[in-house]
Amino acid sequence: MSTTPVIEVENLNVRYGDFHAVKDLSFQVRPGELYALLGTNGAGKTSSLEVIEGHRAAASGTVRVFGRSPGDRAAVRPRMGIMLQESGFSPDLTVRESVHLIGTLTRRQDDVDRVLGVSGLTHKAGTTVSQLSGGEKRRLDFATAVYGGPELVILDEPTTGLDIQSRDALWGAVDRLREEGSTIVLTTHYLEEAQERADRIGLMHQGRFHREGTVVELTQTLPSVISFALPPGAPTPPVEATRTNGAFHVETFNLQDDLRHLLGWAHDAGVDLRELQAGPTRLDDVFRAITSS
Ligand SMILES: Nc1ncnc2c1ncn2[C@@H]1O[C@H](COP(=O)(O)OP(=O)(O)OP(=O)(O)O)[C@@H](O)[C@H]1O
Repeated sequence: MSTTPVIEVENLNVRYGDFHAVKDLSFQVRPGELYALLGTNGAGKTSSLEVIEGHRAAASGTVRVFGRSPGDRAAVRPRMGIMLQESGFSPDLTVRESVHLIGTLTRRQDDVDRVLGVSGLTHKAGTTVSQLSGGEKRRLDFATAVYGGPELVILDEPTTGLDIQSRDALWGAVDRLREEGSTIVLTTHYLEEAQERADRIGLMHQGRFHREGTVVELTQTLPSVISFALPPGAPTPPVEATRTNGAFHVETFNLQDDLRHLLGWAHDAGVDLRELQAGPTRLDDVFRAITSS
């Protein structure tokens, strides 16, 4: 597999009049990876994606997709599937007609029935767009992005408004695309989806990258937490802990050793550790840390 980046962004700036929405953003997306661009509302994710998609001009900086300018639509567009946050389908067309039309525009080859199947829309093939629910419209957006199995798929908040079964089905379809070698760029506010699936993550806030790395690289910057309660009259545990509402909280960069130590003490002292929980840092915590700093 080629190691040339699928997307290269260098010092990208996006402005809306006087407002500086994206500030000197630089990152690369490698072939076959799932890269998640995460951030606060208004951080500049969609603005950045719009430049990558060729829908918006940069104020300055360089963006390359498959080594080309996104403005080179004839070369880039057939290789890229895009699921926008909101797309404008004609309300009078049926689902089948919409998928067929968009499929023709992509210039990729596919079978409309296959695409309806992977998008969970087979039973709605004859329904007009105006009669679809919000979640079904989202599935139609997804269908247009994956038509023809493009090499690069950009998913802008793909699971917003989808029920849990539709989410699972969508991620199943994304997994299959990845098995076939597609590169995925994702934005989402469901951080657990990124935590579970992303190879690398860029965390944006107010137009800038605050962190970039794998989930492990991002989460190991913060301590893990052990929390528990003790029965009345129990001795003081041999750990440095804060107490809220009777519960002990231990922050640690050495989860295994500290947990082993605590469990050993509880065993020796015959103490029951109630409501014991121990877990690594979640992406939510990293996110809160950067947005509150
Ligand atoms: N057409 C526009 N004109 C003026 N300002 C805009 C325009 N589009 C976006 N902005 C502003 O640029 C900033 C970045 O918006 P953008 O949509 O890129 O953020 P985002 O990270 O995708 O946010 P969200 O998570 O809320 O979708 C926001 O402050 C937004 O208000």
